[in-house]
Amino acid sequence: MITTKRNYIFDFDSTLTRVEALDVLAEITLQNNPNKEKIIQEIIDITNLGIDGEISFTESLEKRIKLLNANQSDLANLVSALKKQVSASIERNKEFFKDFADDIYVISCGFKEFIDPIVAAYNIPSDRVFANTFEFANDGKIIGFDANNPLSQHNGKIKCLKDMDLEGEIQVIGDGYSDYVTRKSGVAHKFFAYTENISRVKTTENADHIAPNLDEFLYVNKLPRNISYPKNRIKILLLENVHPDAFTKLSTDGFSVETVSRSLSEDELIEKIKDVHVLGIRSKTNVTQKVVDAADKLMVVSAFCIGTKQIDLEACKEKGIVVFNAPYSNTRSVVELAIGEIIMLMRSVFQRSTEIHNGQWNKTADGSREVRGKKLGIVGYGNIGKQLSILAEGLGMDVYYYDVEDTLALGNATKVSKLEDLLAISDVVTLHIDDNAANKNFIGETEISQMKDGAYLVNLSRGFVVDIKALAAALKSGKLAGAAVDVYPEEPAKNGEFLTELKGLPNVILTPHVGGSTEEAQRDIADFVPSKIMAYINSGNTVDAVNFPNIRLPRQIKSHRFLHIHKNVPGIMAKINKILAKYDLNISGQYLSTDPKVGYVITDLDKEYNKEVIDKLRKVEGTIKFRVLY
Ligand SMILES: NC(=O)C1=CN([C@@H]2O[C@H](COP(=O)(O)OP(=O)(O)OC[C@H]3O[C@@H](n4cnc5c(N)ncnc54)[C@H](O)[C@@H]3O)[C@@H](O)[C@H]2O)C=CC1
Ligand SMILES: O=C(O)CCC(=O)C(=O)O
Repeated sequence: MITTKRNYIFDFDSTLTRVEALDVLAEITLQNNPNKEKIIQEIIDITNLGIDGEISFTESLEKRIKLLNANQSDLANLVSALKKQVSASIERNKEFFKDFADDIYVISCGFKEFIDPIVAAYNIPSDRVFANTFEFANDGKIIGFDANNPLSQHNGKIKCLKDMDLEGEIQVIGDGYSDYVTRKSGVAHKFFAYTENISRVKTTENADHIAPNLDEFLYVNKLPRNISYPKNRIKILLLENVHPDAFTKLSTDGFSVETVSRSLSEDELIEKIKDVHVLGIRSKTNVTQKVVDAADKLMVVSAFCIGTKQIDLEACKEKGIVVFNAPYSNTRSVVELAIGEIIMLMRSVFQRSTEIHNGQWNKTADGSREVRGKKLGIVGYGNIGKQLSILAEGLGMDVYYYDVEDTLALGNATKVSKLEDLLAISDVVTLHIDDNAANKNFIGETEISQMKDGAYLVNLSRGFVVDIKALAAALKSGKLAGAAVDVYPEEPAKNGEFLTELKGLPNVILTPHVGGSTEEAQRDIADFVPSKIMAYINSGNTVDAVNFPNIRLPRQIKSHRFLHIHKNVPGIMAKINKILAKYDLNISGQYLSTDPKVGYVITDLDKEYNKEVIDKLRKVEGTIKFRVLY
């Protein structure tokens, strides 16, 4: 097999470093100048005009050097500032610069005085750096540049590359005009638009390939890299108006994130899910068996809420898809709304308010009562139920609760062992049971008839838990004095028209499933859930997964990590370990967690091993998913 020699030509400013060096120099030289901001903006504008090819490069350089008013003595400060500004993915792939030193050059329209010391740390010696040089006055002032250097002229990189007369393929990696014209002119064979620090439309339009970081460049070229898979290749789809912090957090970590403000229907999701690695939803998107069947790349489904009923957890598990949720982030928000609604209902506040809106003054104490001393019946004494119990007691209510599980009573709350007993004594019944299907029509005609006459019902759990027809009838007949409902058997996918049988009934508070919709809760969810996603994708941790064996892994230090998800069938671990033994791997740790259906085994090993083992592990019968992390 004949392998062509490749030459990798790196631009410096905004590619190897995150910044334009002359902009940084301006910050240094102009720090005490009262017109600093104005001059810096002028320099940035001139730089951009040059990069985009709007003015000649020589002209841009002359103008900037004049405005800079710099001295040789400023260069040491510039170099130490630039050392801290090396692009993140360049820094993490230092080994590439060492291992491929013979193939790497820097060609820059910047200056060797600051480029040489930065790239020396990346194994690139001065004779492989092609750049301009400054001209100094006797007092050290920078007064110009070497006008004979082709790199001080328009299209200088083309000339420079021609003069170098390199053998083999030439790949140019850069962020601006001077880089992509090398490809256009034919002197370079491939141009990679490097967008880690800045993405310019003209540059990306003229690229053979867009590289959001060096990982992508190395991946495309099948070169060794410090990260197993470029994160920009991992697609995350966030539906249902998930808080923007989630987008920021995940895209800052390097993932490609798309957001859609509404939920998607099953058909829409089936179409969209094909390329998606991580799906983020709230309560309105159903991840059905059919969706899972179509989701060949899907690794994670994350519910940016508490409930996970909308997700086929078993189907996900059987396909090796890990599901996370946010079990506590909106708990307090639901509790505060419940408390507020209980008070509003018992004071008929919405009725009084509606009357005034309709131009009617109706000052009355009839049917208006304090909550103090009243009996609150909490059904479902979980996270929300317990927190509500504490706050309600603080308001002076007598708290009773009913739960199928034997849970500890907080404060002075009293456990009631039969639902009908709780219904019979409560002035207000509030529902906080979970979203499992068995809870359908949990409160129907019979249960309502067991409630006290004139009691109130609050439902902030799930719509299907209450038989809406029976509730409407009880409100109309006066059996119940009022209700607060946040959740409905059928909820629309997006904001717009919505009709319910409860519409127009007096003393009924209707809200559009906003129990958990507070800024605090959504922000907290947007922090919590992405952390779980990142912990799984970046290191394999499944702590807090709702459908998967939970495993907390130690940090992966200078090792490769094999993550093997398989059907939990007899003998499979023996097969995996037989292969690991056959390839004589230097294993530093192995972690296993199983449930009746799947097993999840993680093996940490020394970086040097026969890569054939990967294929062998992938082919073990019963393997669901396998990946390597480093
Ligand atoms: N309206 C909204 O925006 C929000 C609604 N929710 C709903 O609130 C529900 C409760 O949330 P958490 O307290 O965090 O859940 P949780 O899982 O901590 O508590 C649920 C409790 O209900 C109990 N339970 C389940 N079925 C029962 C039954 N038939 N009879 C008696 N007890 C039963 C369980 O044993 C558990 O203790 C969620 O599942 C979700 O459906 C949650 C957050 C926001
Ligand atoms: O606000 C949401 O997205 C749904 C809230 C909810 O019902 C939940 O967290 O289970």
